[in-house]
Amino acid sequence: MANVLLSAKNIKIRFGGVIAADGIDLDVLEGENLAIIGPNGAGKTTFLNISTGYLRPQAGTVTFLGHDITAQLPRTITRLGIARAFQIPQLFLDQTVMENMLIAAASLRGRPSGFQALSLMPEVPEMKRLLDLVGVKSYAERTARELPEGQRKLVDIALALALKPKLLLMDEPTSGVASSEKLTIMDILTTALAKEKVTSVFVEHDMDMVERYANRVAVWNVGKIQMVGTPAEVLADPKVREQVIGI
Ligand SMILES: Nc1ncnc2c1ncn2[C@@H]1O[C@H](COP(=O)(O)OP(=O)(O)OP(=O)(O)O)[C@@H](O)[C@H]1O
Repeated sequence: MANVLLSAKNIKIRFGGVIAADGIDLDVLEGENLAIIGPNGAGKTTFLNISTGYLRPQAGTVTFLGHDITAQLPRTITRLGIARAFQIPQLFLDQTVMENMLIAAASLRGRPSGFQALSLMPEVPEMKRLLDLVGVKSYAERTARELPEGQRKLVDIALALALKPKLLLMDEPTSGVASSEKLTIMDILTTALAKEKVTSVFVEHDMDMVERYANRVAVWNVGKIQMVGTPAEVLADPKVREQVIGI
């Protein structure tokens, strides 16, 4: 059986009258691509925020490789091996793609050891390798602002990989990308994750993406997990079809 990488137990959080997590229990298994689906406001992003230390739950615990990360700072959690990619890529738009990568690599080292030109950092070859892995090496010396949307998403993934994660959490990895490009981006992304041995959890509204790229699916509904199963099991479930997918 696969190892449990991240384990959430009885997570609860409410914002005023809104219950965003109401006893969430979920294990993320090493090597899987787990999709999180559910209606707007169900609490999907809240779960990612709690798992990365951006929100502290009012009850429950999250453990990652045996460490209790419930009350840890985001940067501590990143160093333990959880990275995050966002719906809107978090890039320094006026820096080049390579500079963005090197800034991410420098953040992993902790305290900077005095001034050092980014271009002289020992991580340059590794950052080139990661840009090549996601097919954007030719953009290395262009500013992030110049990148088309799809390439920005890929650079955001390379940035997350620069943090050497064991687990990557993603909020709608292909949102805002033309539908003709979605499959290409997801193919590149899942191939890169498999090659780097990175487990992933991704929030997704597009059921085609879920069917193609998830090994397992967790269905969120009003702060609770309604069902966990394979894409085929989940997408065939009448309640899920009616309440989540809307058919
Ligand atoms: N920091 C916050 N302060 C107040 N309310 C919040 C906060 N974060 C989330 N909420 C509320 O909690 C509920 C769950 O939000 P969340 O963003 O987790 O849902 P979601 O399932 O990711 O939705 P979507 O698919 O629309 O992104 C929503 O009603 C949201 O407005």
